[in-house]
Amino acid sequence: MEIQTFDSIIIGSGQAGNPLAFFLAAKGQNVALIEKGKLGGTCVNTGCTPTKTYVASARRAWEVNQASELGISTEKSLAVSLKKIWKKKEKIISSSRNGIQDGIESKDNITLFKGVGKFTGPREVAVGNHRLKAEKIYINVGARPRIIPGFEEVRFFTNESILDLKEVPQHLIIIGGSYIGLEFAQIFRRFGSKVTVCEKGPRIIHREDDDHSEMIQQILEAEGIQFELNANCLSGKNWGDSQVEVQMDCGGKERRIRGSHLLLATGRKPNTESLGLELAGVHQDEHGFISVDDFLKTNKEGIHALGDCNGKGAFTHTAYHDFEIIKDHISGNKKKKVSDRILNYALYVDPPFARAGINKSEAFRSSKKYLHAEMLMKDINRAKEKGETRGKMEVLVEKSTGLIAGAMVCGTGADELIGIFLTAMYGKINYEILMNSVQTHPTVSELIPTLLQSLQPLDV
Ligand SMILES: Cc1cc2nc3c(=O)[nH]c(=O)nc-3n(C[C@H](O)[C@H](O)[C@H](O)COP(=O)(O)OP(=O)(O)OC[C@H]3O[C@@H](n4cnc5c(N)ncnc54)[C@H](O)[C@@H]3O)c2cc1C
Ligand SMILES: NC(=O)c1ccc[n+]([C@@H]2O[C@H](COP(=O)([O-])OP(=O)(O)OC[C@H]3O[C@@H](n4cnc5c(N)ncnc54)[C@H](O)[C@@H]3O)[C@@H](O)[C@H]2O)c1
Repeated sequence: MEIQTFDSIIIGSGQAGNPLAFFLAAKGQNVALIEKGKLGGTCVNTGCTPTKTYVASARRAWEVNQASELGISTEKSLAVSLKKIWKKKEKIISSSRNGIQDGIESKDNITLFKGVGKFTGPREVAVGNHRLKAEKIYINVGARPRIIPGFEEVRFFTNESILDLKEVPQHLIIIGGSYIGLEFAQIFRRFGSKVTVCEKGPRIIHREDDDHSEMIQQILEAEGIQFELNANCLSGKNWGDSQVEVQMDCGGKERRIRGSHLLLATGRKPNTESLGLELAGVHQDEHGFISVDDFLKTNKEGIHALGDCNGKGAFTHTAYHDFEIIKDHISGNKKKKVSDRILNYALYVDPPFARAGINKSEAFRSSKKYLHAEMLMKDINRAKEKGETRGKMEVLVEKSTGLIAGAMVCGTGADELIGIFLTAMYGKINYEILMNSVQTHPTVSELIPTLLQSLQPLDV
């Protein structure tokens, strides 16, 4: 088999791989892009875009249900067509995929190989019958759902397959009370399903502060979502043609619940086992994440790993930033690095929960001293006017420097509002600058200065 030589090989058309392919091609490189599934990876096909499209439909259903609170009544009862929602989602994601496909086709110097890429040596990758060689190889293989043992024989869905349902489940059982589980829980509850979330830990979203776990659980319970906590799900079995049963260990007591559909939202695994990394001599950690330095270099010269598969981030914005780091390096600036990133993300339940930097638990564990302030959404006029008074806004300031160390916002517009704190954090500005700013009325953000005026030492 003849070896085809490229300047660069990219394995995986994800959130880092695609922009990198276009950047390298624009620099005049001859690029091989390998993709085993759909162009665009998780975010476009089975992650952010489709879920947030569903979140929007679920929100509209909720608004219709709540309309009377704002003095609006509707004659007809609510009808949800998952078929139509699915079609809308397909339209949006296929347009993104087509954009990538068109971009690739318009470049003579990007060759797309459809299939599974596998290293055959430090500079060589096989895909189907092709053997490719390059001095630079970029791995952007992402992650996939982690399937817990005991569920091999039962009909289950993952974040990928559940997005193909055309009928709303009658009773959806979700294993995993974290980001994926909770977003789907609210989506399907608002579409009309009965929803039970089973979480083996004592609280949901265990990476967040206790009070945030509790607050979001209460918000979701108020919409009718049921929670089974301390529920270690051990196995599942099919119950006839239309039911599934989950067996749980709840603090030593066995419990079984039955539903019509089962979603496993039990974490993600990097797609690294079948990459042949051992043939390239590339090191991984004990969880299968590819080990990289601050500039995304693996232990092998010329091989970099970007996105979810390097374990340095698990978000689209972190994968894209990985691309920015490589771009910065190739362009000769060599300034951008992973450790410059400030942790930030949003959990897209409604109201959303967004976070930047450290939370209270981390502040307590730190040797530094922090100031803290919080304000409830029910005390903010704009939230009252909107009829969306659930949630709160919190901020942490490092006492010795006056720099904002963290912010957590749960409430209307939190996913956008967090950007104000994040910008102040990246700008390393003293909190007083933000405290003395005049924000637009009437907004939730206009209360950020007032929030900062109420800073107090964080009590242990
Ligand atoms: C349900 C869900 C919702 C999410 N929501 C959000 C959100 O709201 N905001 C956010 O920031 N993040 C969200 N994420 C996370 C986000 O989707 C990922 O962090 C992001 O897609 C990671 O991008 P990536 O480039 O690392 O990999 P991916 O986008 O996963 O792309 C990797 C690509 O590599 C391909 N591949 C794998 N192995 C091989 C191989 N051997 N050969 C060839 N190709 C291969 C895969 O098929 C895939 O196309 C969500 C994830 C899920 C599952
Ligand atoms: N809005 C966003 O940015 C967003 C949304 C969804 C997903 N994501 C990404 O996807 C990643 C994965 O999310 P996730 O929610 O699947 O994983 P996760 O690792 O955050 O949570 C998995 C949950 O499943 C529970 N669990 C595991 N085994 C169990 C068992 N046997 N019985 C009961 N519970 C069990 C765990 O205790 C944990 O709470 C996130 O880290 C995030 O990066 C991001």
